Amino acid sequence: MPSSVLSTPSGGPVARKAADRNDGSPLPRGLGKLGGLARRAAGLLGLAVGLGSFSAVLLITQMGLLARLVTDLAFRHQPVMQETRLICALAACALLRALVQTAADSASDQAALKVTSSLRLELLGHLFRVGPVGLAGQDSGRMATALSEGVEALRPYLARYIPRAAAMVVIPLLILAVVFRLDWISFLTLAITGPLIPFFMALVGYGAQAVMRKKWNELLLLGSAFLDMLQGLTTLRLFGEAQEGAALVARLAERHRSTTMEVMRVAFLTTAVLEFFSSLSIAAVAVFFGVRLLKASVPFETAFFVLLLAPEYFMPLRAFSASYHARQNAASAFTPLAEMAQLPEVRALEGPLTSQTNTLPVPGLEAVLMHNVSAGYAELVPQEGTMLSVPGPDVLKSVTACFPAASLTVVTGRSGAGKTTLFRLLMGLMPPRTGTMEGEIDKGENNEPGTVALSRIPVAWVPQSPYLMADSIAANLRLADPQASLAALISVCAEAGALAFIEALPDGFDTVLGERGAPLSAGQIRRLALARALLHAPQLLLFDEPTADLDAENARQVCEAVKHAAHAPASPRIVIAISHRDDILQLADQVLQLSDGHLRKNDRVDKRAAEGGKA
Ligand SMILES: Nc1ncnc2c1ncn2[C@@H]1O[C@H](COP(=O)(O)OP(=O)(O)OP(=O)(O)O)[C@@H](O)[C@H]1O
Repeated sequence: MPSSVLSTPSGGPVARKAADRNDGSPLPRGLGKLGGLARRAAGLLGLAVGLGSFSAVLLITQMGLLARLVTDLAFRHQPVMQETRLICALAACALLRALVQTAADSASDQAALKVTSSLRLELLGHLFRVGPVGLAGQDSGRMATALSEGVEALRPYLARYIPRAAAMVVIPLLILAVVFRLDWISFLTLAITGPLIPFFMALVGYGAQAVMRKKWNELLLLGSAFLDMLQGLTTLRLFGEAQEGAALVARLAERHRSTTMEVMRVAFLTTAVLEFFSSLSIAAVAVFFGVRLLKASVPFETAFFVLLLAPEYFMPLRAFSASYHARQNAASAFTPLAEMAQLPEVRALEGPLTSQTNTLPVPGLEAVLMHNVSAGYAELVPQEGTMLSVPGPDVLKSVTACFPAASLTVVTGRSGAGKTTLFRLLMGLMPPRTGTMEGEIDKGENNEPGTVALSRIPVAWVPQSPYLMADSIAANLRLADPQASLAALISVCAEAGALAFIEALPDGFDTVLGERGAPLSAGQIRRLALARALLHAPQLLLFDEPTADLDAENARQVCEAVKHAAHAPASPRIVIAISHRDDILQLADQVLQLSDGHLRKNDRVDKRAAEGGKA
């Protein structure tokens, strides 16, 4: 069974926010196309484009005023004092344009922030609904890189590329309209050379997309290999493969570096193409004017105004080109995010899923009953070029069982028999395909026994390798109940047999643990995990191989804690443990054997346990 957190509310603040925000409503089927993201902040992006267009009008006015001022001063020999109004208008125009442009940039930045943060929350919420069962086969390193760097890569696309793509159309058209009224030769020069730039850029950009995709794939591979190496460091060291692991990460990093350089080369090439054509075009406009000015066939003010506008005509194209690689980067980063959004939710595939969020005890709970329960997993099968998710074979077949309160049930079975699947059903992490699971309650002397939904029963799980955060012992315990007092912590630790070793530590409950619970021993970690589970006040308590890998003394203490958890007079619980070890089997009130998908009473083991002197 994979290690995991308890089925108590946990995860970081962002994860919790994602879970809260997502009240079960699924993402719109997939994420759609990259361009569709802009619709999520259409208002702000529309404002940015509107302000950008207004800024273009101001720019043209500013250039017109400048041309008039220079002509007045240089050719009409007007005194500067007479030009005060023109100078003030010019300054006001420049100032207003700066303000408008800043507001446009700020609106597009906010739009990008809004889209990326909502997208990240939605994807996290979606992963919550896919759940541990659906995520079991996923590459966590790849997902972490996609969610962090991938989402971040969308920001320049939204904040810069989209407004600049709009500006690339609006500003040149406005300038062309003005130039058309002033000088048709310049109009033709600009109108012919302008479209050449996007055309050549598209040619260069076609190859760039492939390089960009390669860069992203390499980054995802690097993130995944790095996380794998960190997680498997002990194994790698034991097999003397740590150096090889480090060398692999170094090789992947080098490959990523060289592809990034390739991307840079393409970016420089794009800029060079742009600069070449825009310079050529501006030079052509200047030469045509020069010739006509010599012949005095065109007024200076007109020539100067058009010459001032010519570089501005190409400026949006330049800005667009600079942000074009942001679009390609975003397109590549978007692919793994879209794949993540397509991960099927367990609920969507298999039917309604119970949610284990209840912490209030169910009065009079007598047992948990399973009746004709079948369960299995989805399988991916190739169909028409895509992978289709279909229900796989049943892992559990018509399982009927009773798990009574104030007793310990031990489930045995060979590896792959479906023991973890049984626990996942009991924890509400996956729904049964058929059958019912419910709690049986005693309604008092005069009433018939009633039933209660399984989701109403507070449940906790102590996995084989419990997850502990790099934080204090108290903080780790309070994962199960953030409001728990110190007295409550002491009480559950005493019940779990963890109090003695915690109090022996110099900082007691404030002792800060390292990742995976260092410096505690495996037995101490398991007792701490049991204490945390007890703090959740569970009526259904699940143990996965509680004494596996423990020495005799630690195993004895854990057995004591398991026995106490089942038979504590104050709070009798339904305790179920997966185990093959004699120490736990001897404590069992009933032993169930799982084989071929069926759960049967194992009287042979029961008898042996009884002979072994069940406590
Ligand atoms: N997330 C999953 N997706 C698809 N199949 C799964 C998944 N988890 C388990 N299975 C399959 O279900 C079957 C039962 O697995 P399960 O983990 O429940 O067995 P188990 O008895 O707990 O094994 P072990 O003792 O080795 O942990 C196996 O064939 C396994 O391959």
